[in-house]
Amino acid sequence: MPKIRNFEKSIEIMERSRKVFPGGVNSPVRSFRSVGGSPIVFSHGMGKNLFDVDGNRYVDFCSSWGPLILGYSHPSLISAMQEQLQKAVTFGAPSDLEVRLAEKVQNWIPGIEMMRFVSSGTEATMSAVRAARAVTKRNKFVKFEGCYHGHADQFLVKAGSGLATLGNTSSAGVPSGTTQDTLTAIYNSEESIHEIFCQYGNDIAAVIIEPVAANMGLVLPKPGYLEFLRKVTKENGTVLIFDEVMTGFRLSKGGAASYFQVQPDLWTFGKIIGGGIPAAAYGGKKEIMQMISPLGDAYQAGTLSGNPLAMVAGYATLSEIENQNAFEKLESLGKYLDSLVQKELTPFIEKSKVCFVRIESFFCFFFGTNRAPNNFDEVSKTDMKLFNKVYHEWIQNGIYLGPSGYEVGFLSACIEYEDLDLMVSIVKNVLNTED
Ligand SMILES: Cc1ncc(COP(=O)(O)O)c(C=O)c1O
Ligand SMILES: NCC(=O)CCC(=O)O
Repeated sequence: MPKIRNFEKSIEIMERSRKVFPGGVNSPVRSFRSVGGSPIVFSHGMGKNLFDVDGNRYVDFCSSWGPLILGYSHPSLISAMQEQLQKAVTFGAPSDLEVRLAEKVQNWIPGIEMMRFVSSGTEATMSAVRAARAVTKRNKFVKFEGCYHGHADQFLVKAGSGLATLGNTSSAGVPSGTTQDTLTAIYNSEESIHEIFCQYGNDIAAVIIEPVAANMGLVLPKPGYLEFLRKVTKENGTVLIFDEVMTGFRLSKGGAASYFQVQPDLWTFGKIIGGGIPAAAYGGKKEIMQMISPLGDAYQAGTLSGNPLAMVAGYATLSEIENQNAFEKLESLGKYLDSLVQKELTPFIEKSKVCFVRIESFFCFFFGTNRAPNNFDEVSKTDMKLFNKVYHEWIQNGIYLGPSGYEVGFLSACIEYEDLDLMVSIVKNVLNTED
């Protein structure tokens, strides 16, 4: 495949960017450290397409890391936001817009008896653990190796996403005191949970999990694993938190809880809930949410929480998902992608060169294996060098995904079948040249 793309302007902007931002970026996963090369600087998006400052076009499978389930610049989002822009972008006071969106969330996920809006997934998970600690009067909590719950100090232990990419699963600048109550379990391991609960059961306030792990590539929960966690947490008076920042409003209308029919005590949401404008939320059982200030003593606040622009973008996104029956379209794209992989990549799967994992509109190619990884350790043994090679061929041929083998691909409702043909054909070509 000839390399014909010109990235001159992207490179020039990144040179300036490196002088003002650490690593030239405002979030480490954007830095291309993992795949090598220089980040692409984008100018605009339209539907399924992204355009960079050099005029290159890409079909977008990054979805801004999840929020853009309808693709870029959906007309109903634009008109809802334009109308709101004329009225107010922030009040710092209650508005009907936040009540309307919360009621819609409750309608989709009835277990959310009470909730609160915040501005990022990080705030949502941090606040959910605080609520769990307040209601149980316990300090410790369990997270899973390779799961990412944002960048609050207490979560930066064996985390996924950019921490996995950069080869350090924990962070400098985090005092040991703030992580001494963080216990880490192995994803999909019952034994590891048993061990932790044997030792600390009475002290564990919460177990927080990505019910589908999408920050170490894509790792699915083993059948029965979430049910197992539900049982253990119930027996120990521990709050079960599903971090649905990724899976919320994407895995199904009711997210992962409804998809797997396992009800946590608390949920966290982000990404889709704000339609691409910063918003996130946490919520669940009333008895726990009543611990939050001003009803209870657990303090949690935010100047821009329930931001009107984000509230209308979130509402328009959820409404449009319903209007265009987006889940049906996404499932049909997903099934087509499965069949393509089967048709085009079977010889390579048989030779353990590649493994494809998909659930609804999340997908991931792992290289150097034909077994879907069950945990972080298994993911880190896959061939990330080969991923990087495929990644750059995707870029050269106009396919954009998050720049790391530890991230996932997202289907949006405006992707077309031919885009999937192109993506898989590039994987096949690279594997052929490796053969
Ligand atoms: C599962 C999960 N939880 C929490 C977060 C943190 O969200 P944010 O980046 O909005 O702080 C992310 C996002 O990366 C995530 O994937
Ligand atoms: N999977 C990783 C993310 O979604 C986070 C994006 C970011 O931190 O920029």
